[in-house]
Amino acid sequence: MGKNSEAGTAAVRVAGLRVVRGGRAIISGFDVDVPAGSVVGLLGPSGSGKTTLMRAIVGVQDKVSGTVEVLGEPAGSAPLRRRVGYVTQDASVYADLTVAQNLDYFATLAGISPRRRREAVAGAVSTVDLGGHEKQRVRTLSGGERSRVSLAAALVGDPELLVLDEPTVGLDPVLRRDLWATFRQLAASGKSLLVSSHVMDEATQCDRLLLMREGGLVADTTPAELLETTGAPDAERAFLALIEQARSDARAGGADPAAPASTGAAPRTDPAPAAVVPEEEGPR
Ligand SMILES: Nc1ncnc2c1ncn2[C@@H]1O[C@H](COP(=O)(O)OP(=O)(O)OP(=O)(O)O)[C@@H](O)[C@H]1O
Repeated sequence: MGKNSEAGTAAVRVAGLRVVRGGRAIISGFDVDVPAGSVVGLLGPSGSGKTTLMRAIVGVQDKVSGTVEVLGEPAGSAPLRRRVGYVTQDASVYADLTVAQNLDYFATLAGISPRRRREAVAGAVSTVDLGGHEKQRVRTLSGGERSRVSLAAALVGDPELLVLDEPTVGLDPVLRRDLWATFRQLAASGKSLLVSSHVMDEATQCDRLLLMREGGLVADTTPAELLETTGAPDAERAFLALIEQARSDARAGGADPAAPASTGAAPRTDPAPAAVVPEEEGPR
């Protein structure tokens, strides 16, 4: 089993990805690499396919074809269960259990030995800054606290890849800043993070940015490149400029909405890995 935690290698390789939902191709001809040991931001208008891409990467999406390789293994395969943490937009913890009980449960699922579990739970609580809430039932927590319990549940197994779907929604600016500092620390310790967001100032904290529109990749770039190539004064206006450009390219005809724009976009040059995720009818 290949472990791809060194910087410079790909934590995720996606090639020729196509995903059908509700009888419609939501993602079509999508190619991208997520480098290991970095924070990659996944940005795009509502409905552009960010969650669908993340679901394909963690292996819970059906009707997926093409190649999705995660940490050297086919997406969703058994060896990845403990190596990938996924936080959805919906609360994924048990409301009638306390914070500590939830985390203990997720630590057990992650295969952490009873001897190490207490330490793992304490570490996750501290990472998301929920000290003092350990014995509180999740149903009595605030919305922001609840979403941090979900994040802690994903962290408690110490996964190599974290896939986080809009983890900062509903958090105040101080918590958002602290959470992004945590993401940076996790990447510095060798973890790979794919984080979707609507908040453009968060984009500047990423090592790389993937901009999606209508199920295609508009740009695979860095925050600095994004500003430089668009000439925009901030990430929000740069993003809008790229989306507008992609729209007018599509209107002009002939443009493949799934093809990255030349502005800061890095086309893939490496050969596609061999693992192929077959189309499936049910969630894995
Ligand atoms: N089960 C489904 N059946 C049919 N269409 C679906 C289904 N799930 C998602 N879609 C459609 O797929 C598209 C992409 O949805 P997705 O949730 O991936 O977008 P997103 O970029 O994550 O959006 P948001 O930022 O609003 O969360 C949307 O047009 C959505 O309506």
